Amino acid sequence: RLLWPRSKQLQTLSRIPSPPALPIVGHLHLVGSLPHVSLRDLAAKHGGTRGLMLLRLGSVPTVIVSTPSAAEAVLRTHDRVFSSRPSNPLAGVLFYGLLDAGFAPYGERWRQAKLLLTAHLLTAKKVRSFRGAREAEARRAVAAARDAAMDAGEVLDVSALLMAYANDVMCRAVSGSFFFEDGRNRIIPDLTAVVKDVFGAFKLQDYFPAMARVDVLSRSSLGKAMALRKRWDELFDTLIDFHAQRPPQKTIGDDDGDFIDVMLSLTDEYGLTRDHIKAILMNMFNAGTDTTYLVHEFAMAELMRHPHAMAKVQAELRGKVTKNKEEFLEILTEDDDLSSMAYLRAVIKETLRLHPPGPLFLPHLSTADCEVEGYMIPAGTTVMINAWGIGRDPGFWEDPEEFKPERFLEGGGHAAHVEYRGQDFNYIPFGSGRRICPGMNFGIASLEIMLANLLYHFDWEVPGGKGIDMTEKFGVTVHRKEKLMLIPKLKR
Ligand code: HEM
Repeated sequence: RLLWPRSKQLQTLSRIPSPPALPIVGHLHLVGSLPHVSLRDLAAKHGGTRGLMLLRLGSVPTVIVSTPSAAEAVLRTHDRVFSSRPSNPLAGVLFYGLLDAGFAPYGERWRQAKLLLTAHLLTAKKVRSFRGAREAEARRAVAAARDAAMDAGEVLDVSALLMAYANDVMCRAVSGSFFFEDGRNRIIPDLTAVVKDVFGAFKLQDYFPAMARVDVLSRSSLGKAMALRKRWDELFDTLIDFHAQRPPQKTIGDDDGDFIDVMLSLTDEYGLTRDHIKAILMNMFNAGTDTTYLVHEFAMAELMRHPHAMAKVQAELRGKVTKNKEEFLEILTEDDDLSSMAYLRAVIKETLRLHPPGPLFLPHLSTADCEVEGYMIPAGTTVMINAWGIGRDPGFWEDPEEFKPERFLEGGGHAAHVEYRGQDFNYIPFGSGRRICPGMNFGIASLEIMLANLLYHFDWEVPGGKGIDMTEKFGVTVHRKEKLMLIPKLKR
């Protein structure tokens, strides 16, 4: 303990259970390449019974939250205190001085950005209005899979198909068909990949902030972030100029128009500058595409590994869709009442339980001293919530490591009615409280229609009858390491 700096903050925190630490790095060496897994295991061994564990990551003391009741204390009881974000200089560069909703510290600026998202851009009504965008992109994906299926035995890069779908739905929502001219949509995956690379997982400079200010590593990251921001900037300027300069459209209400139209129509009401609009667009692309794609890919991978579940979901879809969809390219639409497909919904919920794309959320920061589960957490403490670990807690979930969508069905036991909307702290893939994901409806709507179509129209095989490798890679989000390559067969 003598090796710990003797700040008041650390003295207070040091009552929280903690594994043995090394000089300088503290516990950083224990985090490993899959932090959500190692933090769960460390908490089980060293975290005591109240769901809080203290780690010293470099010079940054970090409280890890690992149980539903501790998560509820942080995200509901003391939500306001824990709703800020630690400062992140790279986010400052990329998100236009933190004018966005994701990285902005708690305060009026964040509140306005979040309100813009929840009250205008991502309302249930607005999400429904993008139905045409989802259907157009699902149709394109089904056509691509059909082409592969016609070419008997052709292996399809399902990862690329699903990534392009999530990306293109977002492009349509942001800027309608203009985004597709000159292939602008195709540069987005590259740009989002570089953003992920810039943030990476547990980057050293986040844990040695004092060193990072003078450090070459940090300077090169900042340089990279600035160059990247320039590329985003050029794209956003083209899109915004197009919207601002085209002849006046019919009055844009919240139901009409793409995201840029809506934001331009709200500039006076919200005092939005061009940078505000760009920062929100950064949120859309960087929080909204990869997440949706990953859940989709994990769902397909899990279904391939569980033929029984695959058979059930296909039987539900093929049995319930009464209209004649045999004619190819006639996709299932939202008229086919996908939300009544209980097993399809259970597959999505089970995938989100086992594979929440943001297993540790973004870090939270406390803004006042606050007692949680009997421990005092001082203002300015970084807090991480292990939603992945909570979703696999054997104290609540039966066979927690198993993929069993049935658990979410009527009669499926005590989890049957558990929902992901932030009210049940055993299951928080979208977070909860003030920082909850505003894109939940958008993400789920995109997932449902595309997954339904891929499962309705095709049977799927793994090339060479091999198994599916579920090895993960941690970045800002958690990916499968291998691409998902499958052979589509036309439905018999
Ligand atoms: C299945 C898909 C998705 C999942 C599982 C997911 C999950 C999450 C999680 C766990 C958080 C962090 C909560 C926290 O830090 O406490 C978050 C934040 C956020 N998400 Fe999502 N998300 C998804 C899709 C989307 C989509 C489609 C959008 C945009 C259209 C979006 C926009 C955001 C934004 C802007 C934030 C930051 C909110 C804030 O800090 O106040 N997400 N999401």
